[in-house]
Amino acid sequence: MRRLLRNPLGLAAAVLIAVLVLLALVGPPLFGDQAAAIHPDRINQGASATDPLGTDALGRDLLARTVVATRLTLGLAFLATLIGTVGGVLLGALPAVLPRRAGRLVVATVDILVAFPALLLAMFTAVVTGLGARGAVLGIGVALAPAFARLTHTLTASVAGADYIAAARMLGVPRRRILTRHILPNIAEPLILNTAQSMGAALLGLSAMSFLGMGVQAPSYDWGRLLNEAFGHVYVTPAVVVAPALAVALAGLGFMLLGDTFAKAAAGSAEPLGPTRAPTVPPAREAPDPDAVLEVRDLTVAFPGGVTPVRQVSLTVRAGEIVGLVGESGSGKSMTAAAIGRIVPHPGLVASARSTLCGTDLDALKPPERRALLGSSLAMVFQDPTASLNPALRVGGQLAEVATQHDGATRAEARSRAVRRLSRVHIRRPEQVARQYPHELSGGMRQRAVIAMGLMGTPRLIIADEPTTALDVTVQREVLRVLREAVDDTRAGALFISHDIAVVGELCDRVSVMYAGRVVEELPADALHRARHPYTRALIGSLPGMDTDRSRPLATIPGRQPSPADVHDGCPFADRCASAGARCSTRPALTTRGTGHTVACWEA
Ligand SMILES: Nc1ncnc2c1ncn2[C@@H]1O[C@H](COP(=O)(O)OP(=O)(O)OP(=O)(O)O)[C@@H](O)[C@H]1O
Repeated sequence: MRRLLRNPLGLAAAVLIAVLVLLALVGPPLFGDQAAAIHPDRINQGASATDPLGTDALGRDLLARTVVATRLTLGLAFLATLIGTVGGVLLGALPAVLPRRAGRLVVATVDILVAFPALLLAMFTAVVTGLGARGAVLGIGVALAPAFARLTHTLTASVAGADYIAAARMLGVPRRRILTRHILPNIAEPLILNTAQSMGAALLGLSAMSFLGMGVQAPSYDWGRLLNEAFGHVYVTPAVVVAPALAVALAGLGFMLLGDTFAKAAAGSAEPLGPTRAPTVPPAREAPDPDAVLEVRDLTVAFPGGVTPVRQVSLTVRAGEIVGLVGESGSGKSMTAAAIGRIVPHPGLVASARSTLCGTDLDALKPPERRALLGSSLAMVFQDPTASLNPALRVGGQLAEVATQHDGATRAEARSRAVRRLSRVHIRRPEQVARQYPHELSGGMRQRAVIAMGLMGTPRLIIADEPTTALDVTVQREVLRVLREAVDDTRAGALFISHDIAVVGELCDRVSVMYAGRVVEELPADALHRARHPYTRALIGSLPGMDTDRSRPLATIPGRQPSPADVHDGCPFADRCASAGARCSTRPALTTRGTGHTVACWEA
């Protein structure tokens, strides 16, 4: 609602609709008599002091009649919209509860009805059900229903694959209950948004029907009927069509704009809990690291409602080096990666004291220049390779596209480079794999293909966000080897994100440990056994070793990490820490404890 009021067009539409509803309520009692009064001496007159917008064939005041007609016009449009919405939603939801064949028949029928011109469908229904207001309302309702049915069916199909629906199916929940309990509540918002626009369409359709003589019949009158009666005199007294025409146009526009504003407000993601204030971070004072591929200082990400998932994170990745970012789920690792790649979801805001990629200050660049630099210098590898590859395109074609888009390579050059890159990530028979679709590859091959895609350009930084979490241990090793080789060959830097401190210790050169949005310890990977922060030690302690007693449960860290909205002033780990003391009620800063080793802990 706040978004609606902030948008001038949305505000104008809301005011317009409110005025119309008010006129519909007060118009008939206030102006009913004036609208019905016949004046044989003022027939078909233009604007005058007594009748500002002229009179009709019986000398009745057209302005008063237009105001009085508001109630019937809006009422009929509301009824038609209700019929269209309820009928359409029921029709669109039917395939979800019917047996497969019957469902397909319903979908095909809806498709045919959508292709049929709506006004013709309305007229056809109106003629069959009888001319008059009832027939017109039914006609317009029937004409609106197919579009609603199609929308409902599409939305239903889009949520039908969700895990919670699959779980409900496996539990044997009946289809009808899945529809009413799990599907309809999740698709209600777009359906409601569409209703506002449909109200505008219904109003225009009904006015058209009445104008053509197929809708409201005398002595009743809506705006369309008034237009119909006035139209015979339009060449003699043009003013007589102004009031009803203006009313139809303004109301139609009002509903359309309102629907549009609602849709835009919803598309701009969820309603924010409050304004996001850009985090304030003073610029870094120390000199930039000349060897750094990536250097971020005090990187902070904030969302509305005081949610700050990344707090003053500083990281340096040098050429040919893999830096591991490790921490429990929700510690802010992925959000840090998103902030570096400037892909934090709306309405999150990013600020930093310094963010340089290959020595270029990312914040000093204009958005198109920044996108160009990130596009050419940064490669991102995510956990789910299926989401990174387009299932409809062959693997080779997708890889080649990177070279044609970024380097202007010819198609032939790009294709042969794609095959070379696939072979470089140890994919056997790369020519054949290049011709295959992503679903024809195994999980490990797909992930290697994504790394190969990252290597199609000349990335200076590779960010790999849990790239092996979904893979089994042997495939995981292959992918990690490929990543290490890619870094060694290209001398790019890499940020490797994982919750598995053992993998990080094996693969990386340096490790940054994150907790509740902050880096709490940074150290060389081969010094992990000398980790000093109780959280890092607890992460290492929870790893199973060869001598772990398998008959006993593995060690876990008691308690839970605080949510990004309620991190207090003290050490965020204090509530879970066995060594916490009085000093831990104030937050410790990162302090140096050895070469390349910093720790944020009073007791370490
Ligand atoms: N769009 C968002 N709006 C607000 N908060 C968000 C949003 N996305 C993520 N968060 C919050 O940011 C925090 C950090 O999330 P992030 O995905 O970075 O954690 P993570 O350490 O990568 O965890 P995981 O290993 O599970 O991916 C989470 O607690 C989450 O609540």
